[in-house]
Amino acid sequence: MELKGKVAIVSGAAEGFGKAFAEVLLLKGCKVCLCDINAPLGQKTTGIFEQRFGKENAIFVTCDVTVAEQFADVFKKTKLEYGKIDIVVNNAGVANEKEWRQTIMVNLIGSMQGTELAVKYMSKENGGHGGVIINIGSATGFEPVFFMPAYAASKHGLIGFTRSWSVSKRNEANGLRFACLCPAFAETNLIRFTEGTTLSNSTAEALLKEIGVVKMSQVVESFMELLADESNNGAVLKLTLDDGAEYMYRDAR
Ligand SMILES: NC(=O)C1=CN([C@@H]2O[C@H](COP(=O)(O)OP(=O)(O)OC[C@H]3O[C@@H](n4cnc5c(N)ncnc54)[C@H](O)[C@@H]3O)[C@@H](O)[C@H]2O)C=CC1
Ligand SMILES: CC/C=C\CC(=O)/C=C/C=C\C=C\C=C\[C@@H](O)[C@@H](O)C/C=C\CCC(=O)O
Repeated sequence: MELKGKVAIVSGAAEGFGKAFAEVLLLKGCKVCLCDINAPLGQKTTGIFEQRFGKENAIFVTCDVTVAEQFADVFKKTKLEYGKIDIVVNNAGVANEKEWRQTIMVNLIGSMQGTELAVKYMSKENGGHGGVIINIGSATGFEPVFFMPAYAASKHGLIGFTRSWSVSKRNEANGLRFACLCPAFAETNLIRFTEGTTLSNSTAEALLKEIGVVKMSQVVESFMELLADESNNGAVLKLTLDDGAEYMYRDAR
């Protein structure tokens, strides 16, 4: 996919993966709408990007992805500012087993909301030009994880949701493709376990030590691979330190 001149929306872009995805898209010549619930940090990140890449190439919209009207506003503002939308990255996520309903709301429902809006705005039948939706899953979306059941459930759900949209003939005719990036532990704030993050922080920390932490550059590389390959509708790309990037469910697609 030629990225120069494309317009992207990245949720949860104030820091972590979302910030890195926004940065690489800007580097490749995209215009990017960063949105995040954390307004001060989101504005700061966007301000830095405006200085580096030009004020006209990045905007920030405060948005809680669990609030439908706020997320819809992100799409409205992006379309108004840049005239189209080509790439949507549903990245905003939390890990909180105490507030497990919120974990499901942000990671699964928020991403479903973002996908639905992307389909609405990018479908050819609605005057869009088609495009790509990348949902950020996790390696916890493939197996049972007893110390973070809600988080794992949200990511299992998101993988199933993404694959289901990808086999829709109507979406294909509308020029849409769907993919899911599923990294193992990576160095962001999300893995700074606090009370409530997991049901057993000591187990999570032991596992982290055992399996190691994927580098941000590897996550970005896999993200770019999913964007670049236009034939990969339905791709689910798992990324671990031991095995690197591997496509899952390839035969079932
Ligand atoms: N760090 C890791 O080890 C892994 C992370 N992931 C996933 O990657 C995605 C990004 O996570 P990280 O960058 O690691 O975390 P992070 O904590 O560094 O960044 C998450 C961002 O999402 C924002 N956010 C949280 N709730 C929100 C909401 N309701 N509405 C809008 N924005 C919201 C936060 O303010 C923050 O800027 C998440 O979906 C996470 O589940 C997947 C695999 C591994
Ligand atoms: C709160 C952290 C949030 C996110 C990290 C993330 O999204 C990715 C995590 C990556 C890997 C998870 C692997 C889980 C593996 C488990 O299913 C078991 O294989 C390990 C179980 C126990 C390990 C140690 C023990 O028994 O004490």
